[in-house]
Amino acid sequence: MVDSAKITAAFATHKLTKPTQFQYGTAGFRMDASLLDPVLFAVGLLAVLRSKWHKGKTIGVMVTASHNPENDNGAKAVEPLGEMLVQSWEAYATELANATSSAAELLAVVESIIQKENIDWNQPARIVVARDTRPSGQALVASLTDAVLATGGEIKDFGLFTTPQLHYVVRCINTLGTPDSYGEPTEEAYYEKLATAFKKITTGLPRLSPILIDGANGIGAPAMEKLAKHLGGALAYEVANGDTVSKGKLNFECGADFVKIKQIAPSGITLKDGQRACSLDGDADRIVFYFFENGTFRLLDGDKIATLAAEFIMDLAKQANLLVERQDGSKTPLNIGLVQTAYANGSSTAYVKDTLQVPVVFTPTGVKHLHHAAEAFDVGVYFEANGHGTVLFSPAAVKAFKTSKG
Ligand SMILES: CC(=O)N[C@H]1[C@@H](OP(=O)(O)O)O[C@H](CO)[C@@H](O)[C@@H]1O
Repeated sequence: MVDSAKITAAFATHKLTKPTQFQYGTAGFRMDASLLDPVLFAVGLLAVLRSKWHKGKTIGVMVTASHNPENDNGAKAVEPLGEMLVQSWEAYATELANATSSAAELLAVVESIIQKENIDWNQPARIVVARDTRPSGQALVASLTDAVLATGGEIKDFGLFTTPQLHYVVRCINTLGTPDSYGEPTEEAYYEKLATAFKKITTGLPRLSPILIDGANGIGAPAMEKLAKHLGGALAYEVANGDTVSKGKLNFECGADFVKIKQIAPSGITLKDGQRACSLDGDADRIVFYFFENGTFRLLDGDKIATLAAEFIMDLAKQANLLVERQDGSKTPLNIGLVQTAYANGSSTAYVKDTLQVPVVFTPTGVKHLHHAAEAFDVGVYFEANGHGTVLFSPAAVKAFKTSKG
C-alpha cells in the first residue's frame, strides 16, 4: 500500500507555489529552473511507478536542459534498456506534474496510475539519477530523491554526467549478469568502452592534427578530459569552452546549437584554415563538426555525419558479404537504413538513397521517434541535422558480425 502519510510529509517542502502548466515534451520537462522543484518530486514518483511496472528494473532520470540557457533545467526519464520513456507514459508525467498543488491531488494521480496500469506496489523501485553542470541541478536531484525515498524506493545518484553516460549506466545495470550484458555501470567503464572501440577502429590509420573540441562550457568538457586518460594519446585534441564554474557561460555563444544556427565558429575558438573542430551541447548528446576552407565556414552537421556513417558501414558490409540469420532460419544480406527528420538537407537524403542505395525513413523531430524507426533495420543509422544521433545494431546483426570470418 502507498504510504500516503510519508509521501505527504516529504512533499510538504516541494509543493507548487506559483501556478504553472507543465508538459512532458519531446525531451521531457524543460523550463526555468526556479519552477521545477515540484516537477522533480513528481518525476520521482513517476520513476518509482515505472520501475514497479517493470518489476523492479532500474529507471534513469537525467536532470538537464541540454542546449537551453543556464537558467533553465529539466528532467527526462529513461527506460531500462536506455531508451526514452515510452510515449504512453508521457501523459502520466504531465498529469503528476500538474497535480503538485496539493498532496491529496498528487496521491490521487498516483493511485489512478496504479489502477490503470495494474501496478503491484509491493514490487521494488530502483532509480538512478544524474545531472549536467547547471547550478540548479543539485537541488532538483534532492527533490527527486525525497520523492523516491518517501515511497521506500532506492536511488543512486551518479552526480555529474553527460546524458549518454546516464543512458549507458541504466542499460548496464539492467543487463548486468545476463547474456546481453552491456558493460560495468560505472563512469570509468564507459570511458574504457569508448576508448577501446576508438583505438580499435583507428589502429593503423595516420594520426591527424589535433581537433578542437568546444565543450559548450558544460559537462562534455570535463568528460572529454577523463576520456582522454583512457585514449592514451590515440586522439590529439584540445578542449575549448571548458569553463563549468563561471556563471552564465553554459551554452553562451558556444555549443552545437549555436554553431548550427549561426553557421559560425563559437566564441572561445580561433580556427586556422583547414583546422578541424567540433561542438557539443550542454549535456553532450549532440555533436557537429566544422572547419574553414579558404576562409569559408564549412559545417558537418548531423546529415553529413549520418551520410558518412551509412557509407562506412555499407562499404564494410559489402566487403564482408555479410548474411544475417532471420527468424525462419534463412540468411539474407545485412539491411542498412537511415532515419532522418523533415529538417534534413534534401541532398543528403538523395545521396544516401540514390548513390549509396540505402533506404531513408522520415520521422517527426525527437530522438525517441528516430530511435524507434532505426530499430527496424539490422543497422539503423539515425541523425537529426542538429547533431543528435547514433547507429543501432540489431541482435541478429551483432551475431552475424561475431560469427563471420575475416
Ligand atoms: C532527446 C530529444 O528528443 N531531444 C530533442 C530536443 O533536443 P535537446 O538537445 O535535448 O534540447 O529538442 C530538439 C529540437 O526540437 C530535438 O531535435 C531533439 O530531438
